[in-house]
Amino acid sequence: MLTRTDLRGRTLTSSELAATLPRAALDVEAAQERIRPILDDVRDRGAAALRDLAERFDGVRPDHVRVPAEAISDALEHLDPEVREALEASIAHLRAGHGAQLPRETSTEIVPGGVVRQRWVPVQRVGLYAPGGLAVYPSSVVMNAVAAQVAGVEELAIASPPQKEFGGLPHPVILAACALLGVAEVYAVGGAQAVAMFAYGAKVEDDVDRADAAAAGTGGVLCEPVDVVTGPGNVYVAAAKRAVMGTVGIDAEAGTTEIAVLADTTANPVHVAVDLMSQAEHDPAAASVLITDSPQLADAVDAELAARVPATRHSDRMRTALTGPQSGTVLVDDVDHGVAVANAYGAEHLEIQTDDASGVADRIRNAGAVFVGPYSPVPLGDYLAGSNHVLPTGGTARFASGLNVTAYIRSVQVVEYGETALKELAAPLRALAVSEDLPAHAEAVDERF
Ligand SMILES: NC(=O)c1ccc[n+]([C@@H]2O[C@H](COP(=O)([O-])OP(=O)(O)OC[C@H]3O[C@@H](n4cnc5c(N)ncnc54)[C@H](O)[C@@H]3O)[C@@H](O)[C@H]2O)c1
Ligand SMILES: N[C@H](CO)Cc1c[nH]c[nH+]1
Ligand SMILES: [Zn+2]
Repeated sequence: MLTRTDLRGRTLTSSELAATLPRAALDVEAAQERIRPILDDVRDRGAAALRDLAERFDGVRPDHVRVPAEAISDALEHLDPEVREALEASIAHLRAGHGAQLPRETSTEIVPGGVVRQRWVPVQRVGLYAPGGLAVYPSSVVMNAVAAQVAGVEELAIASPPQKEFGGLPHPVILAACALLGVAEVYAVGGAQAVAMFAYGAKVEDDVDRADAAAAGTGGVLCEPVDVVTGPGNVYVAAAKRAVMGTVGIDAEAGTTEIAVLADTTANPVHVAVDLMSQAEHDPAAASVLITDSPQLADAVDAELAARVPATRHSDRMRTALTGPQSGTVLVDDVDHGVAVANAYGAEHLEIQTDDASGVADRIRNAGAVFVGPYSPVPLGDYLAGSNHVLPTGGTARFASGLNVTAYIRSVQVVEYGETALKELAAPLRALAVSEDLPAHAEAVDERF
């Protein structure tokens, strides 16, 4: 089922490797062209554009773009207790994992009487996206909101697509997750338009919006712009985040899901197959890549896929994902070669199913998250491991991180020198200022003495 790329006996540079490895047909750059008119429309027409776009892409025109408080509390009241318990466990695990990420403030005496502190300051307001197209993602509400709350952000707004089945509101489990996390500002807005709403803000359209804004105390504005937009989504969401970066901060481009599995003969082909399938379930454009030095394992995985895919709930979507140009098996000479290929690919999720999996994992440089050994499958990280599932895709793991508290905080350096400390540095400062032909810089110091 998986197309094979045979790299055995071939020595390629990282960029040659990257060009040879499986990749999606529609990338974030190409999707940007499609979403630009959406961003402009939301900026110009606010809630009126949001309703038109919902009708076009989600098949429903929401009455309430901002979700009323009663809908959120009702959703929690009707939440299945087992799902509630699982969400609470996920929240607790994530709070533990993210609490450990907070950087400490530092204070350094650079010269006697001259101190530089580095403070970490959360942004004021964030917009968090939880997908809701082919599947709905309450788990992404949790991933975003816990990281932002642990970082100390005061204002959290969440957007998720309106669901036709639920009268144009986001899915009730999304709303229940918001309630569990104490997030009251929730919008029935999906895709690129949600990112635009967060980046530019959105004005009200009608009396329903005016009443919702009045209830929320935001006057004529439906949604105020945020400082940072985070969260996962399909290629259009990722493209919109790339487009607004600079107007607001973003986390990584957490687009269409990818899994790579680096496996040798010690791997269980059933584990490999079911893990590849788990992520192919997300999207017909999802990528599942097996990197192995064992043609026998590749054959066994193919046999498992052939038997299992037709029997699974989302078999059409999964088959499209597994047979698309973004998925495949890459045959390598040995595990060392596999590590080089995995680093060139830079998967969102990389599983290591080899002998000495921990040692191999330590040699991975480029991956959104690494899952080590037979009992750390990606779905564990999707829901309950305590790690964040909002992760960089499309090879951006080369430079971007998975969502963590630092997406919502900035360092501010605070400079506090006394008179003697400044006087001591006046001469070298003058020398540097004059060397740059900026003498007023030196005069600003000299004038004090
Ligand atoms: N990388 C990560 O961290 C991560 C985590 C979870 C999920 N994901 C990915 O999130 C995605 C969820 O996708 P989804 O579609 O189910 O939900 P989604 O909420 O991301 O996207 C749905 C929205 O896409 C927009 N859209 C659909 N077709 C469009 C088009 N032709 N042009 C412009 N906009 C269009 C619509 O506005 C719709 O509301 C999947 O690809 C999944 O793999 C990634
Ligand atoms: N695998 C996804 C990240 O790409 C996250 C997720 C949420 N729900 C299930 N899976
Ligand atoms: Zn998943």
